[in-house]
Amino acid sequence: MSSAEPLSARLWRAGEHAYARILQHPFLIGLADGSLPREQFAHYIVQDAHYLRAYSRALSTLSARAPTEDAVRMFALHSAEAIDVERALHESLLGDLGLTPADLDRIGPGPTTTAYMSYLLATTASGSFAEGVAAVLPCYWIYREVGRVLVRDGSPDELYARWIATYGGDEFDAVVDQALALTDTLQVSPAEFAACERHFAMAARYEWMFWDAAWQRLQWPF
Ligand SMILES: Cc1ncc(CO)c(N)n1
Repeated sequence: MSSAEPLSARLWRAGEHAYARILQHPFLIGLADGSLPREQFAHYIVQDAHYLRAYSRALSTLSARAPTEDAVRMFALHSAEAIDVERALHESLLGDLGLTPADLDRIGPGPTTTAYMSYLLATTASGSFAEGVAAVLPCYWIYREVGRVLVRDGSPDELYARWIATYGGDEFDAVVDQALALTDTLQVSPAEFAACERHFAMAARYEWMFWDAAWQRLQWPF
């Protein structure tokens, strides 16, 4: 482990396995080739709307706790952008899927969404600032990498292609670069690095579980 290596690169290794598994997941294969059933995609979009609301709050928490003005500003902007994405993307996609905002509230967050949201909110509130950053980083980074792969392959389905364009585009790319650059300014002790690694791996695994929950249309037992 070289200390000259950027923190983000050292963290990426903790999520590499989850990332490889995500690329092989039938949900993403189906998104890319257009074979994904609408019911699964609708499940994903509903759950992701709930997720993004919590994610935005987690980023606001990091903004409030950030050690520099640049970091306060960056997380505040990204928090607002998460709300904008939730509104723009989900309102249009939800409409096309025949769902209303009332359906969204009625369905509510499922088991995996609740676990992932709770984890991000707890870690950004109660961990060190670096730990909080490590927990949210896979959300940025894995989506960009997934977006890039999907944009390269394209999707024959217009709805799926629209979703892919959000995360495979230049705008999201720049947002992720900002988050990675901020990560690489953080100084962490070996003990704090170990905690950051665990958070990165945990969030990366939740990312896989999030796709899988949509694929299975996972529900609460009662
Ligand atoms: C579950 C999940 N993770 C990350 C992103 C990207 O912000 C998203 N929209 N949803």
